[in-house]
Amino acid sequence: MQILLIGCGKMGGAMLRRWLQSDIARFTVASPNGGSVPPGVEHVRSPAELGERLFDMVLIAVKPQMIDTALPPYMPHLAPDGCLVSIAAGYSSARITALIGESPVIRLMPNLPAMIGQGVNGLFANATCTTAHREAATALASATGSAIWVEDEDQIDRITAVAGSGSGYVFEIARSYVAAAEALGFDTATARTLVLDTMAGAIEMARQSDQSLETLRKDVTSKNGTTQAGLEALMQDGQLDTLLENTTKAAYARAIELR
Ligand SMILES: NC(=O)C1=CN([C@@H]2O[C@H](COP(=O)(O)OP(=O)(O)OC[C@H]3O[C@@H](n4cnc5c(N)ncnc54)[C@H](OP(=O)(O)O)[C@@H]3O)[C@@H](O)[C@H]2O)C=CC1
Ligand SMILES: O=C(O)[C@@H]1CCC=N1
Repeated sequence: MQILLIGCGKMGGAMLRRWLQSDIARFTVASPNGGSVPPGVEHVRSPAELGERLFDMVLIAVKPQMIDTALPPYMPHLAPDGCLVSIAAGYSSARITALIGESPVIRLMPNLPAMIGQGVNGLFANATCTTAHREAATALASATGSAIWVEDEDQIDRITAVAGSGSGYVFEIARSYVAAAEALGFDTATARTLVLDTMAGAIEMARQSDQSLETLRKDVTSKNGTTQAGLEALMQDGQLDTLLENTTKAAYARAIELR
């Protein structure tokens, strides 16, 4: 399979690096500067450099605000039986077909841990997509992590709010937690190790467990012990629940604005 990747920044580049570890497809990157195109990958700066070449898939990985200008010039290079895949937040499949004409469109919402094969991918295909298009997209997504197909496109914007943006929330929560460890007197490197190893261990334990998260939390919490004291501060007045609910709702609202 030949794939034209338009845009190779933080997200497109992370996925490409993962894909290059297998023989999943051959890639050509199209972008104006090409600063982060991995060595050995063909790079073009304009459609003219592609001549008459056709690709089985065109994968658009630019900011949603750039799609209107970046995508149409490359569409003549999509093979007649190929499909367009977009990883952009919000920008709907209907808006894409309004821009490029009726064609098979898949929205794939990844997240940054795709870089290490631990991404989460939401997938939606419009009615024009074939089984072969869906299978190709599943293979690409699965090479970077998990793949969850949805039949209602709105679910992609909800997945964006939870998982697509979610690694950003996790990094910020970890940053704040590290700062709290530093405030208890640890140097930055030790605080980072303590926090990230604690988070990774707890999350991996939860993944391997069939217990509820609440049960696991209770397993750590001795009556009148240290965890209870800490959790009373963390959970006071339901502020943590409110904060995280507001966080995901704000991201979902922004995805709707970007449709
Ligand atoms: N970052 C993330 O965690 C996630 C991002 N996404 C989505 O991925 C998309 C890309 O985001 P991200 O990687 O963070 O953004 P970046 O800014 O890191 O990358 C954008 C890329 O677009 C390229 N580009 C800009 N203009 C054009 C153009 N006219 N033609 C071709 N390429 C162009 C840039 O090329 P050059 O480098 O040559 O200037 C760059 O490679 C967005 O739509 C976002 O919603 C989805 C999930 C997670
Ligand atoms: O912040 C954004 O809009 C993109 C989409 C999900 C993660 N980054």
